[in-house]
Amino acid sequence: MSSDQPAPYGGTSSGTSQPSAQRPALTPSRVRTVHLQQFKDRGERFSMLTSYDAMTTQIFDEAGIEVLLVGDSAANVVLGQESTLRISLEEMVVFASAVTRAASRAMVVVDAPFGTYEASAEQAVHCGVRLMKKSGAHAVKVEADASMADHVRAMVSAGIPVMAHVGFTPQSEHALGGYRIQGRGEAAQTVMNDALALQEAGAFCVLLEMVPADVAAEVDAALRVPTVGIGAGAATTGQVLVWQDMLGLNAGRVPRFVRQYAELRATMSEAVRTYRDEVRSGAFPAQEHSY
Ligand SMILES: Nc1nc(=O)c2c([nH]1)NC[C@@H]1CN(c3ccc(C(=O)N[C@@H](CCC(=O)O)C(=O)O)cc3)CN21
Ligand SMILES: CC(C)C(=O)C(=O)O
Ligand SMILES: [Mg+2]
Repeated sequence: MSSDQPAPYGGTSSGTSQPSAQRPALTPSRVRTVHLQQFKDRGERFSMLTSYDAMTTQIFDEAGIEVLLVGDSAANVVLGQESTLRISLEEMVVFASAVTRAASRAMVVVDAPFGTYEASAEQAVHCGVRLMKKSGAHAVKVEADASMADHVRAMVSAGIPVMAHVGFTPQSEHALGGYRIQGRGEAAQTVMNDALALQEAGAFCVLLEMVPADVAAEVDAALRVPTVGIGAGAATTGQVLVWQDMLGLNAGRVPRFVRQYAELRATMSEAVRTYRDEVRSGAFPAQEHSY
C-alpha cells in the first residue's frame, strides 16, 4: 500500500511513535487512539465506515479509511433484522473477527450489543473484555449517557479503549420513541453533559448521532477528545456512515444524513441478470471456463 499523502500517523510526523529509522521495516502503520487525538489537535478530519467482513475491510483499509466500525447495524444490513436490539455478542464476534483479520492499518472498533453492558460496571468490563479477546478489536463502542460514566470508567481502567455513542442511540429506539433527532432546544444541554461526562470517564472519542449541527459543533469545541458524527453536521473531527447506505447497496429508505457515493445495487443487479441470461442461453460457461 502506498500513499503520497502525508498521514498524521506513522512516519516521522508522529510525535508519539519511534523515529522511522528505528522502526522495523515493512511494519505497517496502525491507526491508534493517539492518532485520532492528533487529527483533532491539528484541526484535521478522519473517516470511519462500518465493515462486517474481510473483503470490504480490505477495500476500506487500502483506501485509507482510518477507523472501521463493526457496527451492531450488522443486525440490519447483514442479518436482515428490524433493529439492532437482537444481535448477540457472539454474532458481533464473528463479524469483528473477520474485520480484524483483514484490516492491516485501520483501527477496528466493535459495537457492544444491547444487553451486554448496561446492568453494571462489572458487566460492561466483562463483556468488553470478551469482545476484545474473542475478536481482536482495538476498541469498544457503547451507547451511553452521563448515567453510564461509571461503566465507561471501569472499562477504561480495565484497558478497554471506549468510544462513547451519544445523541440518538439506536439501541434505545423504543425508550426514545423512535428514530428521532436528539439535542434540539433545551435538550442540547443534555447531549453536552453526556459528552463531557463520558470524556471525563475516559472515553477516547465521542460519537454524535442525529444531533443538530450547531450542537455538535459546540460539543466538539467543548471536548478535548475527538468527535465523530453521523447526521451531526460538518464540525465533528470525523464522520461515519454505514457502508451499504453510502455505496448504494441498501434498497430501503436511507436516512437524510447519507450521501450516496456509488450505485452498487444497480451494478450488482445488472451483472446478476446478465449472468442469468447467459446461463439460460448457454453463453456461460465458455470454453475457457471448462476443463
Ligand atoms: N443501514 C443503516 N444505516 C444506519 O445509519 C443505521 C443502521 N442501518 N442501523 C443502526 C442505526 C440506526 N440508525 C438510523 C436509522 C434510521 C434513521 C432515520 O430513519 N432517520 C430519519 C428520520 C429523522 C427524523 O426526522 O427524526 C432521517 O430521515 O434521517 C436514522 C438513524 C443509524 N444506524
Ligand atoms: C451508525 C453507527 C454509528 C453504528 O453505531 C452502527 O453502525 O451500528
Ligand atoms: Mg451501532
